Amino acid sequence: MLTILSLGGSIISPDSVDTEFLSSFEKMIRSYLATHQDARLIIVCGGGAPARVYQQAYRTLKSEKANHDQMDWIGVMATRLNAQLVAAIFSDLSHDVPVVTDPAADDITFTGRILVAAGWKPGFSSDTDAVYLAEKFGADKVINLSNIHHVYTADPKTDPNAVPLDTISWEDFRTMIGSTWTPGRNLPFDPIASERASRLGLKVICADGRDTSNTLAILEGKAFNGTTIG
Ligand SMILES: Nc1ncnc2c1ncn2[C@@H]1O[C@H](COP(=O)(O)OP(=O)(O)OP(=O)(O)O)[C@@H](O)[C@H]1O
Ligand SMILES: O=c1ccn([C@@H]2O[C@H](COP(=O)(O)O)[C@@H](O)[C@H]2O)c(=O)[nH]1
Repeated sequence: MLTILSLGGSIISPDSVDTEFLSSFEKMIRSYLATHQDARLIIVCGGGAPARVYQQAYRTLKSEKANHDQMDWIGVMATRLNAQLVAAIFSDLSHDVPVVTDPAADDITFTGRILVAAGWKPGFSSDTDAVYLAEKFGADKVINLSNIHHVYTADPKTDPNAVPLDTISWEDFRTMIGSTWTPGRNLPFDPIASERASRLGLKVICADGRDTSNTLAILEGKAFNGTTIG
């Protein structure tokens, strides 16, 4: 059984690399794979603090001349840095296969139990790369691990009246987040990924990845704390 995990940069590197989280994530993943011999995982890494810090530096230096594509490429490189760290942690389980940087490529080698992927090209976030990989490998869902335990009716960081949701349709989710991509935007799942996932009939489970026992429950098909989109 193959599962796609979209591992948010906000939990890999909220300000600097969260080694305590990565250690507990590694233990949980190793234990899951040891007890489920048929299980395989694709882990798609986000950019987190390095993406935001370097994108902000570019914006400060260029102000209104800042270009979206350049901003996205900076973010892509941050996702690749985080992914290289995650790939190094799991190198024995991935058979040292290089980090995937083109999820649409026809020659992706996946011989181990884990494949690690990173950002591809401008125009979307690593959520979209996760959707491409789900499509390529025939997965029916993406587990999207971030720093929020639910999708809310609005951004809970800016709207005190936002209410957490257990489920939401693609139609309602896409109405809420809009359809425009902005580099570095903080969203539970990006608009381009959402359009593609909705078209494919994929389900996306959004949960707080820092709660590794909750992630294990999702992987094992048990009751969990989070939001199912679609
Ligand atoms: N309707 C919403 N429900 C929940 N969170 C929302 C909503 N709208 C915006 N957000 C924001 O989205 C954030 C999660 O997205 P963010 O991009 O920070 O996470 P990530 O994908 O883990 O990190 P990265 O983008 O660095 O990989 C939340 O912390 C929250 O502030
Ligand atoms: O395929 C991709 C992936 C990422 N980006 C850019 O990087 C940042 C950080 O990625 P997250 O997945 O949001 O952590 C993102 O905001 C984009 O600017 C990209 O262009 N293409």
